[in-house]
Amino acid sequence: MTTHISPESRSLLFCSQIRELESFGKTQQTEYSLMQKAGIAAARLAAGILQEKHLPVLIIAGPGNNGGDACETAARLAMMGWHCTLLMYGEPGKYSEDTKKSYTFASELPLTLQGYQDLSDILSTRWALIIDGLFGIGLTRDMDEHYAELINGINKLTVRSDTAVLALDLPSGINPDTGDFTNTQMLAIRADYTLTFIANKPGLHTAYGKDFAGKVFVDDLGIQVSKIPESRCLLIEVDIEADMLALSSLRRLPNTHKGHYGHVLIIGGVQGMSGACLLAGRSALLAGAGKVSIGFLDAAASFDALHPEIMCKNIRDFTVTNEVLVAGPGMGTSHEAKKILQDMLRKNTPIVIDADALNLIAAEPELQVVLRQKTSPVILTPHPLEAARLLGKSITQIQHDRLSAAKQLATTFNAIVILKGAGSIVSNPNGDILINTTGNPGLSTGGTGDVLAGLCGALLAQGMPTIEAAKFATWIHGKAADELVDSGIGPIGLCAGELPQAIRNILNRLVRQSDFPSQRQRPV
Ligand SMILES: NC(=O)C1=CN([C@@H]2O[C@H](COP(=O)(O)OP(=O)(O)OC[C@H]3O[C@@H](n4cnc5c(N)ncnc54)[C@H](OP(=O)(O)O)[C@@H]3O)[C@@H](O)[C@H]2O)[C@@H](O)CC1
Ligand SMILES: Nc1ncnc2c1ncn2[C@@H]1O[C@H](COP(=O)(O)OP(=O)(O)O)[C@@H](O)[C@H]1O
Ligand SMILES: [K+]
Repeated sequence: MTTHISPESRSLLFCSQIRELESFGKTQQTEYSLMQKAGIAAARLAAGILQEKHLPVLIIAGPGNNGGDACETAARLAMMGWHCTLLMYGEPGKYSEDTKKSYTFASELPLTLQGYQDLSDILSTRWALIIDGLFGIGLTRDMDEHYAELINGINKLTVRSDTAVLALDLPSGINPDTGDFTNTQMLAIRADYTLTFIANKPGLHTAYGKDFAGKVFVDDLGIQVSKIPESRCLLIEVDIEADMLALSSLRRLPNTHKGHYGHVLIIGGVQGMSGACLLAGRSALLAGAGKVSIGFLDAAASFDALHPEIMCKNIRDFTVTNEVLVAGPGMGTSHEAKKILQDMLRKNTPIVIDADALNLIAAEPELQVVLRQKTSPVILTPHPLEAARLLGKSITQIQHDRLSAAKQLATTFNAIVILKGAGSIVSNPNGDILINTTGNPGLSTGGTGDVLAGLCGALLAQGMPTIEAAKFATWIHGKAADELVDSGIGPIGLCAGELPQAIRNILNRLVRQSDFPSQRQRPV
């Protein structure tokens, strides 16, 4: 589901930073405690989701302060006239002071209190809304069978009914920093909405977190903005005003020619894999590159029947000068491929490295040395398996902490990295992180990565700075898939070859919307 975020909540904070803010917030004297503010905000959102009154709402309260948020939410909803059942999984005797207060407040109001012994009744009731206040950022270890039974029961109940689920702070079981499960049991409550407190969190936007959080809302609980630590982790949203400078590289002045928009050379396409190069080439062409060539490793297609504009040759017949290279689509991992890649890495031109070129680099320390020494722009576009090979890890290790993996790749290879997959991560070698907000599972089909690589090449060729090219390419690629799905093309059956036209529409719209002076001068 799409994430709805305000510009301020693009900043993503890690758990340690949230804890600092929480401690600071507690020292601020305000009419309401943080927990009360969380409960008020959650009750308002719940009422907005439900709209009709008098529907049964289940609120689950866990043993910690997330449970306190739940008690406070239940109390506020009960005061507003909702039929609330508060399912208690914590022991009030062990509660924090704030949670005790919220629990006492709730227990004095007309709502039904139940415990884990009532689970079978709970699971046979039809709820309009379930509010998950089981665990928040304090869950760090595996759960015992009571919790497992509850989470599995709730997920089974909601998957086959129209019950909505609102998670407080986090879907219980999801790691706020990484988006992986907090537990080896892979247990988490699947939510349709998450109201997260104090600040937005990376784990809600990538990996399993993206599946389990649903639509994300952020409430800062009124903690003074000046105290919010500067975040080195942001969500990618394209904002015409803020991105004006980067988008200005796409501007087309009247007195220009194709040479101003760069030449992209795609390198790959061994026998049986030439489609990958065609997809990358078509993507580069429709994304605005002045010229596009494909250098095939095996016998070259004489031309691309769909886009005869693309020049097709054998790679050995090319003299590379100042082209932007996109190496890897359908390249294979032969000795010949390695030699060509080594040659290309030595050129002082920008390069996008994808697919088999990444696999070759993973397998050949010599290529790694050449890559690290490059001074011209480099974008690496690994999917999790390619990232795993590059770092000598397993896919599970990569997906366990996608942000750290992207950062490690960027520092190790001194390159901009796009770690692909749901919630793609873009990192630079300084460890700054961007998480993409666009894209959908319609992209889980062969060839979409080739289209991304071609798009990166085209943006570099048009003069966009490397990090901006990686950011815009990732966002636009996902946005193109989202727009295709909105128009009924996908998610089922969306084809990689359909993306370039949607990408072209978006690029032209962005350029129009940013209303550059050169365009204002033109007669309409
Ligand atoms: N403080 C405030 O003012 C504010 C706090 N806020 C809210 O508080 C949340 C953080 O609260 P939290 O630190 O209490 O953590 P939480 O996620 O509720 O869980 C920890 C509890 O679970 C227990 N536990 C852990 N693992 C377990 C397991 N496997 N199986 C069983 N038990 C397990 C653990 O027990 P222990 O490890 O101590 O034995 C502890 O009791 C945060 O996400 C936000 O929602 C906001 O309202 C802002 C204001
Ligand atoms: N479930 C998903 N949600 C969002 N994006 C996805 C999803 N599945 C795949 N993608 C995107 O699709 C592209 C797939 O690239 P890749 O795995 O290299 O495919 P191929 O090698 O077939 O071209 C990446 O940009 C990735 O981020
Ligand atoms: K929760």
